[in-house]
Amino acid sequence: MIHARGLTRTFKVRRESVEAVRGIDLDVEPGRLVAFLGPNGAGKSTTLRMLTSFLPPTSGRATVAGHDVVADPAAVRARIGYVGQKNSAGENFRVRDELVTQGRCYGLTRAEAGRRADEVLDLLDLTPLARRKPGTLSGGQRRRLDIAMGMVHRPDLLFLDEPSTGLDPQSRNNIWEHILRLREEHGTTLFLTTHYLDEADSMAERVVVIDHGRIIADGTAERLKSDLAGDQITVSVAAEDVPRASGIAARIGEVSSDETAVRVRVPRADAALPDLLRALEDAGVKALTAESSRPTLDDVFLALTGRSLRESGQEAA
Ligand SMILES: Nc1ncnc2c1ncn2[C@@H]1O[C@H](COP(=O)(O)OP(=O)(O)OP(=O)(O)O)[C@@H](O)[C@H]1O
Repeated sequence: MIHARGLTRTFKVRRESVEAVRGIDLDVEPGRLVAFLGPNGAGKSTTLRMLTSFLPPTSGRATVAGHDVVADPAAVRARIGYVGQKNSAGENFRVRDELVTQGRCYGLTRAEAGRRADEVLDLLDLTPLARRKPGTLSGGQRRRLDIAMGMVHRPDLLFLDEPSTGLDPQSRNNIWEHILRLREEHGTTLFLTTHYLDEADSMAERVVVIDHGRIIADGTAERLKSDLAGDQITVSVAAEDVPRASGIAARIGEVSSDETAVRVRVPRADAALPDLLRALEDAGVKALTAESSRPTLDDVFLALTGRSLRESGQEAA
């Protein structure tokens, strides 16, 4: 559904050039749900704009929904939907009329556009709001309307740029229910960016991480976490035992410590924790408490770049 090779984009700002995207290779199979993650300025929106044919690449090639984004942008746009960060519906018409107008823009007849508008209203639970003006909708309802606008022409592939940003937790969950429903009922391929690492972790079957215009990780969230970050074991010990405990823990993984606790990263804590406790006991070090925790996608980013994705995002925001 998406095939990109060596995709780059450089912007000229006065005499400087900004290399926003520096050579992306990407293949996405039909029906997948892919989350595209990265800190502010990493190149996510620029990549999305190239894949949706709105921005020509500086070099490289991409075929999206079977068509080349440079040679045949009209064919790409006819087969994809794009839900950007800004609202896509206007303020003048009622919700259903906005959808019908959108359908007409995609070349549907008035009757087809009406039928399709009713279908997407139903799909996104907007039917009771069909006669309202977009400006009167809540943030979550408005976002559902944006998604409906991107779906009117029945695209095989939907790009969503931060679909849940700025919504309260309940509306975020609701948006996700609808996104997952699109996929289940229509097999739509979904490629979305998000700042919410927990969403990418629990919802997407594939996570692609971009930093400084390059893809630095690509896989299932589970795979990335176990391969790149690993579980963390934390054992608290008496202050005088910290150096010895650190030495023992260093045999099984990368160690950090403070005055009363030793932390070690291991591929699987359930396998490593009993062995570590036994080794400490054999050395006469008493473990006061011991616990293990699964890594997050932020730990993956930290392991790859030495920076926290959360902090990188906030710094640049
Ligand atoms: N039109 C433009 N002109 C000049 N520089 C640009 C332009 N668009 C993007 N950039 C620069 O390209 C880099 C990548 O920007 P991009 O918007 O793709 O990042 P992003 O990952 O989508 O960030 P965010 O999470 O903040 O939306 C940034 O350094 C940005 O300032």
